[in-house]
Amino acid sequence: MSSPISSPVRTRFTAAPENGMAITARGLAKTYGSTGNDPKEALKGIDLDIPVGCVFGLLGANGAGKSTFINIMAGTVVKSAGRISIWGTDIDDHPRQARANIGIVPQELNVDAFFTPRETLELMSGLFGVPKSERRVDEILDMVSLTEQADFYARRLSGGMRRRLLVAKAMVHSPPILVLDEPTAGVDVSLRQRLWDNILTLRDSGVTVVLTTHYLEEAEALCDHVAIIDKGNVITSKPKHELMQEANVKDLHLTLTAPPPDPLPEALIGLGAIWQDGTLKIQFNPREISAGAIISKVTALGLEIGDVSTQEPDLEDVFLALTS
Ligand SMILES: Nc1ncnc2c1ncn2[C@@H]1O[C@H](COP(=O)(O)OP(=O)(O)OP(=O)(O)O)[C@@H](O)[C@H]1O
Repeated sequence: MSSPISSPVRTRFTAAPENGMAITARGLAKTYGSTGNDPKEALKGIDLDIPVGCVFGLLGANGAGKSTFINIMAGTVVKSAGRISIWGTDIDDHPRQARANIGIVPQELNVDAFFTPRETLELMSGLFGVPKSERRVDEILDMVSLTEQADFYARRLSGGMRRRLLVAKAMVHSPPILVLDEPTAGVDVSLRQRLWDNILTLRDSGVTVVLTTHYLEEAEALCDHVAIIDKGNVITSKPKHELMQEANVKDLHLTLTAPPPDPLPEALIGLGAIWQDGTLKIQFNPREISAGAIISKVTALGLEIGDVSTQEPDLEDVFLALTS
């Protein structure tokens, strides 16, 4: 459970920062074990701007530095250099207010088994100093679809319900920013969909949602803006649609009326074609060659095309292209 906040901090949304950024990091660095023999640079002086009101995906392979970034904001890891401002409050200047501006949902399902969701939220509200008249326990339970289970002991809740309870706990003090660390790790497909719906509802109610995820499909479905962290550096941070447009890779699938020669003619190998599952598959960069030009080359070899389909790149293609 989070540590109590002994004197009041603002617990209502204050106006969004003038620069339109919910979180701003400049030159943020963290080196673990800097005094030992084997220091580990987890964050190498990153700059990152997280716009107000979006679902922001922080993507990266294991060990990229995502949790370090979150833990610096949570106050559980001390940065080595740089600055970070949360909803306009610098964490060095006003650490308690900066932390009150954010709700962090951890990865582990650590709920208090002997409290009901309602009791848990009342308790958390008290710890954050939210006056009784301003508490939003029922509203939050409803937002995370736990109204029916409000008075169940938490030990009776399923994994997905526990995760939603953690989201609710992080919201009791009405932070304008919610950070979710791997929100759907280990949950089944139908629960994942419900959690995604909850996240979008939160975004639509004005909360800025930052999430880390390993599931590129999840980032593709949910995020308005995506940053990719690799080995402690931010290698890109863009609105998702811009990132996808820059991917410069498309797949062309051609069904042929008869199999091509085996091995494939040099002209097809030169195009990067492979024959797989009865389909000629060619990945190409639309800025370098058009699908029409590829089709002309294939028919010039005397191959007859029965069907044609093209596929846009997905986030996985983009991620692999940028991090490999
Ligand atoms: N307390 C620590 N002491 C030493 N090294 C650490 C510590 N915590 C993290 N690291 C190292 O820092 C790097 C970044 O770790 P971090 O946990 O931030 O990555 P991550 O992107 O969150 O990975 P994951 O997706 O696995 O959670 C890794 O190489 C990790 O081994």
